[in-house]
This record gives sequence, structure tokens and C-alpha cells, in this order.
Amino acid sequence: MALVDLPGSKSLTARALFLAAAADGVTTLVRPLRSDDTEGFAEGLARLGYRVGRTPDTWQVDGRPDGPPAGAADVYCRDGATTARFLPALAATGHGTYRFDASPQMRRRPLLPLTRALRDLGVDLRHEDREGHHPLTVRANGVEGGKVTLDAGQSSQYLTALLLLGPLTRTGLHIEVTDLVSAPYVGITLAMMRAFGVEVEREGDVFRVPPGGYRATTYPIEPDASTASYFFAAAAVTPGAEVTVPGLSEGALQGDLGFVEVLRRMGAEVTVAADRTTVRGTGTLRGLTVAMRDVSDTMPTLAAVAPFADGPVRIEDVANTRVKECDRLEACAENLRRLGIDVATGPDWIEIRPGRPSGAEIRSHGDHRIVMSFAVTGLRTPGISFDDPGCVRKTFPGFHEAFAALRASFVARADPPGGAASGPADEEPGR
Ligand SMILES: O=C(O)C1=C[C@@H](OP(=O)(O)O)[C@@H](O)[C@H](O)C1
Ligand SMILES: C=C(OP(=O)(O)O)C(=O)O
Repeated sequence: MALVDLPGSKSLTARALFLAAAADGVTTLVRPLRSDDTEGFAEGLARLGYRVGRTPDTWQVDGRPDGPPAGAADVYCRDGATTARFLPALAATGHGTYRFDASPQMRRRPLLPLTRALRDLGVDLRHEDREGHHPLTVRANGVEGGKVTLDAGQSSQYLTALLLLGPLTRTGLHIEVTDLVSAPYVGITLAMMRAFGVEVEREGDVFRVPPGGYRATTYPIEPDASTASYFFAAAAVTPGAEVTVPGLSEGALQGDLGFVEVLRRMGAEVTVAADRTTVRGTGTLRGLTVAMRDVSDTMPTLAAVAPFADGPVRIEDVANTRVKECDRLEACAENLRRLGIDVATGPDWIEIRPGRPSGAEIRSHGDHRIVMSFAVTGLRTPGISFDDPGCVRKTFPGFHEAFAALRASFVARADPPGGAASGPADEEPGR
């Protein structure tokens, strides 16, 4: 059995940094994620004038309820959409001029519904080149509050940005949502706002956020459930292997833990306990059709293990995976084909037929999830390598070391009698 300690959740760390910065005292984040996305978020806060202190296990943030201390700032959001979408909302609560730019891919990713909602609330937000895209400048003078309508059908992060902003407005926010993707992330936002002292009233698609600000606290960060999907999938494709992730459990905030239910439907043995989750490979991996609108960060994980199933795997309702770190539907299809697998895609779906992948270089497209997902395929496919293995730094800089350790534990278990046929490929994927 492999016990895998994983780094903290990106989504929880980003929200905790925002909430801590806006709260009325010093907040301590316990076991935050340290990766390019969250370091970028913390650096953005520092640029806006907030103090972020560090110990090996914690980050402390001095909250400033009146908005960014800096009167002007230039913030580079790197490749992180949470940074690029949440921080302009925080900046709007201050008094100054704040410019936000981002990586070439983040510049391409959409923002317009959030831009429109912020402007409807009176925020002076201007895009430099293309309407609805970075770079942008916020000329902030606090936010009055009021009523706003939002289309979050392309990204729930627009709604999270507005919800986080709500208590920092003078009169509160009334948000009506016309469409919503990745809904569980909104659940994370509401639960974390509650932990910082704010209760949002929700009636279906309407959210009422009271004014009054946030209370500082000490906030422990759950392990990252999307990251865990690679380790759970590794167990599922390796007969007899078992992976346990402590700290991801029944009460977890992250919807992506739901990925284990997909593995259960395929035939893996899954136990979600009070303090841990365990997946065991049974040797059975059934094909299935599954809608992943709520958990689409785990779509590439499923696509990468799909060839090992005994029937087609069809993943539906994942149109928004086309506007992530890359067009993930096409990147998954391209790489599966490079491995010799038969695959088809449509506007919001991908279907993968069973097959025996042969080794090839995976084209990462700068996307951490493409690399981490196809590392799982590599457990059973000799000769897989990556053109840009380092892009895992976005959410898990230590991924390759952690995955190699898992692989070694599988090999030790499977070796010697009868292991070679059912165990992992005997060659570590090249990086
Ligand atoms: O709010 C968040 O922390 C996130 C929301 C999701 O994005 P979308 O809502 O854009 O699908 C998810 O894909 C992303 O990795 C993190
Ligand atoms: C889509 C992702 O990130 P973000 O949207 O936060 O950049 C991800 O981590 O898979």
C-alpha cells in the first residue's frame, strides 16, 4: 500500500490568500500550496502592498480591509487564472491604479463576463489590447455594491471573484447567475467565506452577499484533489496496487475528489473515509460515458487511462476544457493518437477507444495536467517522454519525484512472481 502525502490545494490556497489579505487581522495559512500559481498569487499580493510572511509550513498575511496598501502597482499573474481573475476584484476595493498582465496563454483565456460585471458595479476597468483579455488596468475607488447579472458558463472563477468581492463593497452584492460551469468550486468559495466570517445567502441562481468584511483566522489547506487524481488513477490501472491520500476525506471541500467515483464505476475499489481516501486497482477497468462539467480538471486524467478500459470511454460536457492552459480536448486527442489510440472529439466531448498504447513523446502544450495525466499512461507504456516536463511547476513542482517514488513502490510490490505482466512498465517515463 502506498501512502501519498500531497501538496495543498491550489484553489484553497488562492482563496485563502485573497480572504486573508482582505481580513481584519493576521491570517495564517497552514500547509499552503507552493507552486507557480500560488507563488504568483502571493507575489501579486506583495506587489499590491500586502505583507506575506513565511515559515516552512505556513504563510501569514497581514489583512488590510480597506483594500491594497499600494497606490499603484503592476502585477504579473503568470499562467494562473485564479490570480488573473481574483486579484483585479480585490484591487477594485482600493484607491489607486493597478495594472494586471499575464502569460501569453492567460492573455488568450476569456474574462469578458467578469469585466462586464465589474463595470456594471461602477469599477473603472480598461483592457489594453483586446476587450475582455489581459492586460488590463483597474482605476480603483472602492466599490459601492448592488445588483449584477453574470454568465459563468465558461468559468466559475468569474463568480468566485464577485463573491469574494461582495463583503468588501459598501452595500453588499446581489448576484444573479445565468449559467454556471465547475459548480463545486463555488461551493469551495462559499465554505471558505464562511470560515472567514461571512455567510452568503443562496437561493438557486441568486447569491446575496452581505457587506461588513472578513475576519482573520487560521486556515488549514486540504491536499489538492485534482493532483490526487493522478495517484488514484495510477492505482486503478495497476492490478493489486493501492494508493491512500491522507487528508482528503468525506468532508473534503473539493469537488475533484469526485473523480474517485468515476474510477469506482470503472471497477476500482474506492474507500472515502473520515480522514483519507484509498483507491485499489482490481484488474477490471470498464469503459463508460461520463459527464465531467463539474470536475473537468480531471478530464485529462481519465482520457489518459481510458485506453486501458475494456470498452470506449466517452467524456461529455467539457467544452470549457478548451479554454484552459491549452485546448485540453484537442491536446488529449493529439497525444492519444501519437500513442496509437483511436480517438474522436466534438465541441464538448471526447471518445477514446480501447487499445495498447505504444511509446511516444507527449506534447505538453505548456499544460501541467497533460504531463501529469500521461505520466499515468506511462505506468503501463514503455517509452513515453515529455517535451516540457517542467510545466508541472504550475501546481506541483515535485510531481515527477513523487510519481517516480509511487512507481518504485508498485514495482517492489509486483516483483518478482507474476508482477511483470500486471505491474507497471519497467522503464520510467523520460522527462
Ligand atoms: O476556482 C478555482 O479555483 C478553479 C475553478 C475551475 O475553473 P473554471 O471555473 O474556469 O472551470 C478549475 O478548472 C480551476 O483549476 C480552479
Ligand atoms: C485550469 C486550471 O487552472 P487555472 O484555470 O486556475 O489557471 C488547472 O489547474 O487545471
